[in-house]
Amino acid sequence: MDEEVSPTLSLSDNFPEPFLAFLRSNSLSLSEYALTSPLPRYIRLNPRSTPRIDIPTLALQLGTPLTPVAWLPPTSGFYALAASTRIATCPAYKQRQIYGVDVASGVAVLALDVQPGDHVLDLCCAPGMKLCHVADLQGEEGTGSVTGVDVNPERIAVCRNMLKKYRVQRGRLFVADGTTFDVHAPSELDHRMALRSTPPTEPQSTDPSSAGQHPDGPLSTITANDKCSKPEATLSPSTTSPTHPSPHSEPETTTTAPCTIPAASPPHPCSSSSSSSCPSPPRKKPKLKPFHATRLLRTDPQLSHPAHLYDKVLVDAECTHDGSIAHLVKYDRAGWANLVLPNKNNNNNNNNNVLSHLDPAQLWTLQRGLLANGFRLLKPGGILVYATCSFTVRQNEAVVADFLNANEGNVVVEHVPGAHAFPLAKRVEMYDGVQGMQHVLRFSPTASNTSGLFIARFRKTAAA
Ligand SMILES: C[S@@+](CC[C@H](N)C(=O)[O-])C[C@H]1O[C@@H](n2cnc3c(N)ncnc32)[C@H](O)[C@@H]1O
Repeated sequence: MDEEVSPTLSLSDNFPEPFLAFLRSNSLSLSEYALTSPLPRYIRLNPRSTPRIDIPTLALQLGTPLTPVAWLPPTSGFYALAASTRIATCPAYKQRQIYGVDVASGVAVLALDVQPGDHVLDLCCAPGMKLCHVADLQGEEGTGSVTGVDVNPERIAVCRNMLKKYRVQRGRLFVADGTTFDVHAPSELDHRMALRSTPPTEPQSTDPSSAGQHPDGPLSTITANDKCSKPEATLSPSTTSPTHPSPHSEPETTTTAPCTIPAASPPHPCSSSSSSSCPSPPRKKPKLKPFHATRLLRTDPQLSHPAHLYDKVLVDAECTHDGSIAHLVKYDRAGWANLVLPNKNNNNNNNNNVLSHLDPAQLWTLQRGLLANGFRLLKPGGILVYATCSFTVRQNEAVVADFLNANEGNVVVEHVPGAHAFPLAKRVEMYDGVQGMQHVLRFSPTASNTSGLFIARFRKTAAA
């Protein structure tokens, strides 16, 4: 059975006391959740699917009229559906002609202004809805790439299936900590070479007995926080199911197939010319085995070359998910027993709760770390988008203010094109010493008829 959610009007009636206390302590009002009509569901058409489905046929399949999202360009492919629509059982969904995804999530990707040749990094990528959107914007013919990073191997396995389902070709996935991830974009040189080369011929095994194995060896994670250690830990999730949905995305339901495709094994970090403090280990040829990548991404010799930074970076940060209606509805349905409050003593890293498993200070450090590292890996002139599905100022404007302060002179917050037409929530003027800021976007159920999402778009103005 699929796990689709349709928001109800009485959602906030059932909030348990710990969640209410969380809202109070962040000066968040219950009125944020006071819907006067059920939130619509949203789909996005897959522009890379062949054949493309026409709207009347899709409406028939879904059993509901499709309303284009009027405040986005028609080319965005977003449509609103009745709240009760079931998407995952629709043939067009099964045949990858559509995605089920909240439209506010789409805005976070559109804010990156992805071009066909861009190399795009997504530092918190799982389950991969936004990665797919980036790939769709790059198109089939582009020379760009998508690189996805997530610390959670189970969620990366879900992401893998998502990329596989939607046939994202120029993509890499890494199980790594986004705060220290250090693999650069693929090089232009290899792109030119790859355009002349034949497609990879190695078979992708479907034999469950080889699950988790790659023809070149076992799957590996990156030990990004120890620059001098070798890649460690074998990752071989042979069967995975999502522990919870992306707060911004349609829950993925087709993830129980054996996982036979490798995650990435990075080059040894010490092989990078920038790593002068490491003792010299035997020099090894960098070996990268990303999932679902063409040869150019597997064999690129310049993975850590300082010149190969990313054109665009998305930091869709881990957060308390308090603005994610999909999360809240799920907990409302399944019971709130698993809600875990931010708590210093709770080291639960299964990312399986509404509020974060991290205490607020850890979360603050994580979000700032992700933003700082994303910015480090961004080209001068490039765009970075920071997003959370929290309503709290602490995880949004405060993180942004701290980041701007630390990078003064090297970064500006930019207007998101088209934002004047967006149905946004009111800007925060001042909270707990943090001043509201221009250009950042706050989507909320009551103002936008979407799930809650904070979005800030930055441009790197100098080589920071
Ligand atoms: C909001 S979700 C990302 C949703 C995703 N961008 C999408 O659109 O499908 C946040 C993700 O951050 C991941 N995460 C948490 N801590 C991280 C870290 N230190 N480095 C990388 N990813 C992390 C979580 O596992 C989770 O999958």
